Amino acid sequence: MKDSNNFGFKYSIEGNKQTEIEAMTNQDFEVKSLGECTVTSPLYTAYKNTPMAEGLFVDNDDRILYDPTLEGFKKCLKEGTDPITFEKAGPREKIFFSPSNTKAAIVTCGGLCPGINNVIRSVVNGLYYRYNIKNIVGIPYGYEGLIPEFGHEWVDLTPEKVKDIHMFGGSILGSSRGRQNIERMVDTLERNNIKMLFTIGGDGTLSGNHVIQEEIERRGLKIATAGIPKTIDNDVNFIHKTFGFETAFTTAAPIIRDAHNEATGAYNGVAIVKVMGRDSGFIAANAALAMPDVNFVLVPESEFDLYGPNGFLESLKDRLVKGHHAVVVVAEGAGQNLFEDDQNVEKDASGNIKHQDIGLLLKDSISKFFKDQNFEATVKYIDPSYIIRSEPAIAADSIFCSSLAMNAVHGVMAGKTDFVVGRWNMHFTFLPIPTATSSRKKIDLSGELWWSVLENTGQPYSMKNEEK
Ligand SMILES: Nc1ncnc2c1ncn2[C@@H]1O[C@H](COP(=O)(O)OP(=O)(O)O)[C@@H](O)[C@H]1O
Ligand SMILES: O=P(O)(O)OC[C@H]1O[C@](O)(COP(=O)(O)O)[C@@H](O)[C@@H]1O
Ligand SMILES: [Mg+2]
Repeated sequence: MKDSNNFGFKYSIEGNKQTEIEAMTNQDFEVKSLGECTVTSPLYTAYKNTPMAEGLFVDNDDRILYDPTLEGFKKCLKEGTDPITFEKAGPREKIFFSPSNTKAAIVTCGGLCPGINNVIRSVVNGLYYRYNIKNIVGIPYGYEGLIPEFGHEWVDLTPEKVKDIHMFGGSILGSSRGRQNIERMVDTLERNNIKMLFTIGGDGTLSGNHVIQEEIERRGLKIATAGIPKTIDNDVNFIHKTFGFETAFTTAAPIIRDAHNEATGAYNGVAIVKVMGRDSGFIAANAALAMPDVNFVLVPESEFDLYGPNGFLESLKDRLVKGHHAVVVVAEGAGQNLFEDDQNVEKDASGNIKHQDIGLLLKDSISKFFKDQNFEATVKYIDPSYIIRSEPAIAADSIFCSSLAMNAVHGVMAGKTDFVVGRWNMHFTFLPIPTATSSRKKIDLSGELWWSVLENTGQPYSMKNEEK
């Protein structure tokens, strides 16, 4: 362990601040349903005479605790309040949809992410083999595929068609960013007799799913919509991890190892690695913990100054004086306060802020800072960019993708709608989409993850001049 930072961390669960969760009630976690489930699940028929029937099926009122600690339990007892809980995912004995004449659609939106094809494969296989739904279509290029003018031809999805797709990164359906007309998307669903829509995407896709669902409801249609949480950024609230995130930081880790080799190869060598992470620094933090040669992790959640006695450059100089090399991992959304031109904020087609290049700014500022002081230093800048998200899923993510997909299928078959499948306290959950998208999950700077980063790097808690 390097020099430890002298501060404690308060109790916090994942990115969710205590204050945020305290403002919520169990109603915020109630998943909507299309109606009564009257059909016996073919899964139940298959397993009812086996010991599996005992453990496999989940009741609608089975819940998972948000806070599994004794302190949390005692607090509820003392205050006489119900603990916050999430609906447990899994197959139901009775389902809403009967397989005959039921058609499903799958769409993948937003940035690419490892595991999308695994999810498509598992949704198709789950529907086809477990619930006998054989009519499944893939909507190409994200929500664009629901607008006829784009002319994207739908793809029939069968187990045969998807059997090998988990071998590849990307999405066999393609993806897109950009808002589409909601009424027209629902017209398309209605016209094509789609009864269930699986949206594979991040916070934007899920928000899109929710407004589609609102329009479905307005029209009194019985179409179920389920989200499957895709994003390397891991920024979806109340979900321990999104799929693809683990592969992304696993792919970043050896790049950091190589950067360390570069840094140590020169006297006062500095290697900067920039990783994706638009507004949350989970990839940077976890990749640095996986490869603990890192000396500084810079994330969007923790603003820092470049100059001044407590600024990043002075800390970096201290580190070089002591160790003669340094590795800096920076998330793309970090340090945006350091750019002078913050008036012309550029946005992508979906409205996400396109950040300015913090990696280049660091490289130039570090080089100039040391040159001006005649302090010998060599700076190497590495930007793996899209490579960390275009890989196929690692084994752990592949398993995770299949389980998320299968649970989305179970939820939809049971008539649940406007929900996203989550993972919390080792259980799969169903979450209402508006709750999951109410804010983006961020690193809690008073939580254990950030504390581990500080312990491993030895960097100061704050590199802001006025705060130290
Ligand atoms: N509030 C919203 N209403 C309708 N569509 C939305 C909304 N937010 C995002 N979308 C759409 O969802 C899709 C994916 O969103 P985006 O932010 O690009 O990626 P991600 O889902 O990975 O966060 C885009 O087509 C975007 O326009
Ligand atoms: O593909 P683009 O539009 O360049 O997007 C890059 C962004 O996509 C991401 O990889 C993932 O973002 P989403 O999950 O919101 O799609 C971010 O880390 C990055 O900022
Ligand atoms: Mg997003």
